[in-house]
Amino acid sequence: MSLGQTILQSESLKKYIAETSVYPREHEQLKELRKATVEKYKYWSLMNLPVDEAQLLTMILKLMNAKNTLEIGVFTGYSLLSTALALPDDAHILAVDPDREAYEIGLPFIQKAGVEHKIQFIQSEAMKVIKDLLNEGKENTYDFIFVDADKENYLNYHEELIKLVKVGGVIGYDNTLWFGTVGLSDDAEMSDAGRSGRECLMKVNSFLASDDRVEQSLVSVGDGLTLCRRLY
Ligand SMILES: C[S@@+](CC[C@H](N)C(=O)[O-])C[C@H]1O[C@@H](n2cnc3c(N)ncnc32)[C@H](O)[C@@H]1O
Repeated sequence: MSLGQTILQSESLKKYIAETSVYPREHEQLKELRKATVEKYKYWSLMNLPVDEAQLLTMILKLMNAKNTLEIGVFTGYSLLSTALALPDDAHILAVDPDREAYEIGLPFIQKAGVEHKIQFIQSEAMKVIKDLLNEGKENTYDFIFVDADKENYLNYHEELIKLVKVGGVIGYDNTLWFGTVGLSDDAEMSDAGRSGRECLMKVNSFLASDDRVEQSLVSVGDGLTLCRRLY
């Protein structure tokens, strides 16, 4: 399996889901943001934009009545714009990414969608912002936290985010099935990047599965999405 392939092995089924369930309801500005991202980033944009996963997150945010969220790893903002469209007008989303240039590719579409006022973008490494939030006394504050950034730090983030998310709130970790490689045998052929990502996500998955502070579900959507609901 190569990086770039998604976990859903049937291209025709992937196309069917997108064309039947996602694209007909996708907001005009999400479509435009998606097109601008593919134009600018070509190959890499394909793996960064799991449209069916964004649709699921939208549904979860609405079911939870989320109002205060944190997003780590923004890129051009497809999941950020989906979140901003799902949340009420007085919601607040703190979005963190060291790459402002990518965020600015998506920003005009966020503005056209009329949801920029819900977003505070901070150009930074996530851990610095997380530590600052904890120092400011923001424990037990966030309804939902979405993590889609440096995979090797997921477990470091988890130890801090578990304090920032409310009891009953949810942390979502993206790419936890890592192109399906987590299910392959140790001697399967794969690139170095594939192998190191696989090892890292396997550690994350084992840890989260046995973390009794959260109830968790590893959902096989997009590239794998692990939802952790804080229990206490
Ligand atoms: C897969 S992309 C995020 C995709 C995005 N959620 C979307 O919907 O298109 C990963 C992002 O994580 C960011 N990133 C990498 N290391 C980071 C860190 N230490 N802190 C915050 N963001 C980081 C990268 O700059 C990149 O934009």
